[in-house]
Amino acid sequence: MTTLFDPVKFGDIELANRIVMAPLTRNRSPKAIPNDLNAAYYEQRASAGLLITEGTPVTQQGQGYADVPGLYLPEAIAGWKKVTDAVHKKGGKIVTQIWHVGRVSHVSLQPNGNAPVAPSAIPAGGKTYIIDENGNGAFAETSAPRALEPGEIAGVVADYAKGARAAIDAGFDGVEIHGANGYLIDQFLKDGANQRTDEYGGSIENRVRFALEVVDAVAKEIGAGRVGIRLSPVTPANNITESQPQAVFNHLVEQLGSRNLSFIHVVEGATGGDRNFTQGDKPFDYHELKDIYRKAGGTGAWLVNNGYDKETAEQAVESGYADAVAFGKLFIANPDLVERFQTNASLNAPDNTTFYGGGAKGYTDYPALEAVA
Ligand SMILES: C=C(C(=O)O)c1ccccc1
Repeated sequence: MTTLFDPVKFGDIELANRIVMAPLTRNRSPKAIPNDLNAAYYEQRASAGLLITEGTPVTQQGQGYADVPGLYLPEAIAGWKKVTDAVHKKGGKIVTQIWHVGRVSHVSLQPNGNAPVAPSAIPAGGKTYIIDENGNGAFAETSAPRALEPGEIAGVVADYAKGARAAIDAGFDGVEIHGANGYLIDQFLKDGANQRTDEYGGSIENRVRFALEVVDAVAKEIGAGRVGIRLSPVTPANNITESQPQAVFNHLVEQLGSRNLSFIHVVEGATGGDRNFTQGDKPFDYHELKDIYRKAGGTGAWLVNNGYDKETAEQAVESGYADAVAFGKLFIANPDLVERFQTNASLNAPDNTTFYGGGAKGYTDYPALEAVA
């Protein structure tokens, strides 16, 4: 019987166990450059089967929050090298989540103070995190986006491929394409944000086109066996909505089935919230989604996330439904989560007042077991 502690292959990436660190934005990379503190944070968690870094914008246009690390400055690549070297020295495996926020941004973060871009000129609403004129972190309403011109889309697709190449140059074992949580790819997928009338909008086939073009460009650049994608069929994150999520995502994974990807990462329910949250006219069937992917020839690992604990994660893997499980908050507070699961040790509780921004407090100061012994 397969357990969480058995090795598993994510395409070309071999994991020592099936306990994955989920991507977690922490806003601790001023000027979008990864730093020594970031390296220490990921190194502490290197015993995970796989680390997926926080979202990493592929361009400044794709940046939506202050102090998140990017992949578009030479200094950032050097900074990420510190991270990947530190993790690899501990025998860990790490991929970065390549990201374009689309409409979830603010003009102060955009090149030349431009409007953010999106499939359609429909504001996200909600707030983002910026550095104000006094140099202080502050929350601000997201800025109204403009619709991408048809002639611009190929360039944005190419930006993801360039970001993936930069990730490999920085020493990552691969990338996760951020296709979830109401960001650009999710905005194209879902009818609440995509009301285009060209080949990227309207029908489900048209609305998945951008996601597939990004997947194909990234896979061509670095090899499909090093490419995963994160999806969140029914999340309400960033006010994203879809009237027929099952139909959209069944079609998407059916198309992904022939692309030999490393892994498919699925957020079940509302990201960081209610696992039973759903959109559309019926509860979302995640087992159906996986079955369609496999029937379409999909061999990528099936990675599940959102609200799992050790017991439910063990059930998901032992049943054969999931190949691995991603943990967010538990990895924030427990750098040695794998050992704690293996030894049934108690778990540190995460402090949500230090999730975003700041320094070592609530970031690299959570104690490991040996520190407590
Ligand atoms: C990258 C994020 C996501 O995927 O939701 C994110 C961004 C800001 C805060 C929390 C999470």
